[in-house]
Amino acid sequence: MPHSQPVIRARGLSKRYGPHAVVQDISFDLLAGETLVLLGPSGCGKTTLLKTLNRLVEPDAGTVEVQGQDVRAQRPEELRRGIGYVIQQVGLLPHLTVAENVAVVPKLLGHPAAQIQARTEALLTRLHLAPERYANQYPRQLSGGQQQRVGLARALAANPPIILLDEPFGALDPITRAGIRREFRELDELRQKTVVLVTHDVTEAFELADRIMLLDGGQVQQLGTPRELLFQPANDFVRRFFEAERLTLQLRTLQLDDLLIDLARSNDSEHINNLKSNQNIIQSNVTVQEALELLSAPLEARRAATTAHKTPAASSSAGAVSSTAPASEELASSPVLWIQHLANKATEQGPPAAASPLVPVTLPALMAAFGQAVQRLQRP
Ligand SMILES: Nc1ncnc2c1ncn2[C@@H]1O[C@H](COP(=O)(O)OP(=O)(O)OP(=O)(O)O)[C@@H](O)[C@H]1O
Repeated sequence: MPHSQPVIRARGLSKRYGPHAVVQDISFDLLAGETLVLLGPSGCGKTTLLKTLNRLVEPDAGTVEVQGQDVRAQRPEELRRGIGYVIQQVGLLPHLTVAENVAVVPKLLGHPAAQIQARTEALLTRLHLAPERYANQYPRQLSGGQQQRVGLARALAANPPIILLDEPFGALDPITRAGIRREFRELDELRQKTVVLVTHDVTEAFELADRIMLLDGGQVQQLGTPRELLFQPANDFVRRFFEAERLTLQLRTLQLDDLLIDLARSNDSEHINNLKSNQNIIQSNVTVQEALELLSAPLEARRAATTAHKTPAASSSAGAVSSTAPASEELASSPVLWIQHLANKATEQGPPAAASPLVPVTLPALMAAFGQAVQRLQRP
């Protein structure tokens, strides 16, 4: 299959229940490895739309192609074996052990027993459920968070290229929920999959989505990247939907990369003195939120983090120090020139993709640059 062919192609999907048009003329393409989040208020049609993808709901109009094949040409059971599905209620079979629950689909597909066992143990380990402790337990012996992880392991067991998730963290308390979401985001296995996830939680959507489809009354209000929805809302509904959390979302969405032009413009003498005397050097691919946390940390913690050229907050996401990083003497002697050099490069070529140069930055300069960047990005 050519890489650019969508893994899921939906065209003109519509569904009514009695007088209610629950899904109205929805079309989208999803490429391999993309995560699409269906977001919107309760009753807007997210779950119904998701279920049209694996034929748990038959649309009144429209088509779905999975890997180039019309889903109506496939038997529903066969289609579903190739598409992992996780729901809020988890739906583990109570009379089967954890390992047996995970093995359900591979068994149906006739995988050899030794292979199933190896895969089950590997998945449980990766999801922090030590097999020697949990494999033979029953769902009722597990916490809600552990059950969710077994549900995810079960959906991944037969290694399907597509995973559908319906409020998979919905039943969890906020702390467990944030923890599992982080594990989920960092799971290599999932990064390669094409994922459609339903949620009504805005933070969750922004953390996990490559693109968000915001729905209301069964209609797409906007389909785009989190940044597009935040800075270029298509209509008043979209604008209002993010209003309450706008600042938090902006802090978590923008990275230092996005602020280089604004940081370079700062010629405040205090800022320049700060840069020279008290350098905080941060990788440019951290979010403004992470940079603020770092710059607000006690000086010793900051020194340790910047000496290591990695922020504690960003340690999991920050990549290797880029080859464009200057020798430290060069940075020490002319931090302002260095930041201007980065900004020029960003203007010419767009933000660096894989490379994450180091940026000298101070708290006041960062706050001012953030304000300017928001203004700049919000212009139509
Ligand atoms: N089988 C059904 N029969 C009749 N009405 C249904 C059926 N399934 C869903 N609906 C209705 O369709 C609308 C959309 O439901 P859906 O579950 O898709 O919304 P949702 O956005 O996922 O909501 P939530 O976030 O509350 O789960 C709701 O008004 C719901 O009552």
